Amino acid sequence: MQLSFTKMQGAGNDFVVIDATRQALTLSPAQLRVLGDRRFGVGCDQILVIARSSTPGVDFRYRIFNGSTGAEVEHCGNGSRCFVRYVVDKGLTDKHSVRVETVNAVLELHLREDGRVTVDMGAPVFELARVPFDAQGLSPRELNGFALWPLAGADCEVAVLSMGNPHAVQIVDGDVDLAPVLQRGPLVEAHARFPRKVNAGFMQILSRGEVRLRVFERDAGETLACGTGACAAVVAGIRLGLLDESVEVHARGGDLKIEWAGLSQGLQAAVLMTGPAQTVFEGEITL
Ligand SMILES: N[C@@H](CCC[C@H](N)C(=O)O)C(=O)O
Repeated sequence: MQLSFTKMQGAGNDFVVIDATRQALTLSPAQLRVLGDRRFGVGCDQILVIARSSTPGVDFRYRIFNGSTGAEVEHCGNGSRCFVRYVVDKGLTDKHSVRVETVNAVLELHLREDGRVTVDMGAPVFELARVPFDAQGLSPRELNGFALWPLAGADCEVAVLSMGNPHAVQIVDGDVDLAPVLQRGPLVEAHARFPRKVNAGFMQILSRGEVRLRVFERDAGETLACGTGACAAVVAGIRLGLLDESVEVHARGGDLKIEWAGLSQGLQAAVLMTGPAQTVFEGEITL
């Protein structure tokens, strides 16, 4: 099969984007892994497959696959910004505010005048069973009423929440560049207490409105940025009483602004994420 694709990136988190709006397209996990492979294929952190939605009031639906495994995932913050940039640039819509359904949510996205994209990422999920996280027998340390869970074997304590996909966030003392992300990340990612594995975030707090963040993503390794990871880290920091409601997040590949009014407006408040989305190149591949 000959397949056209677009390579995109958002804060250095990179994507192969496939247009399935004109005809139904099913890619096998093996084909997805070739698209994701940086040596034998195109190379990317995630693959986005875009189609029209049949749900009233929703413009598109898109599916997200981790490039290294071909496994489908629930949510991708940086990918959602690239998605809206793609549908506007390709003339698939003339709207700059678009609604898209993912496997478990409907998101609203807005392409701004300055070229950045703001995404309503929905409300964070704190119920441990829905993350999912098995806390049986653990005693958390509480800070400002929010739990930090000890993870035996990974030698750290983490805040646990879902942004549609699972996240475990730890706060590091000192320079996050020196944090043991590549050693501890895989231990957290595959920890038995996370039955669907987890994205492992490492956050250095610079002030109440500014953090540095590295994320060892589930099935992707450390990426240059993780949008849902940024949302999860900031929400955790706000609930722990360490951050204000608007936070600049510096990832290795770029900056994201995360806003959450969860303490003033209730925990069901939506998280807003603003950041860049760019096309890198177009191509064709034989699968
Ligand atoms: N890079 C993404 C997250 C992609 C999915 C993640 N690896 C998972 O398995 O949940 C983002 O920007 O949010």
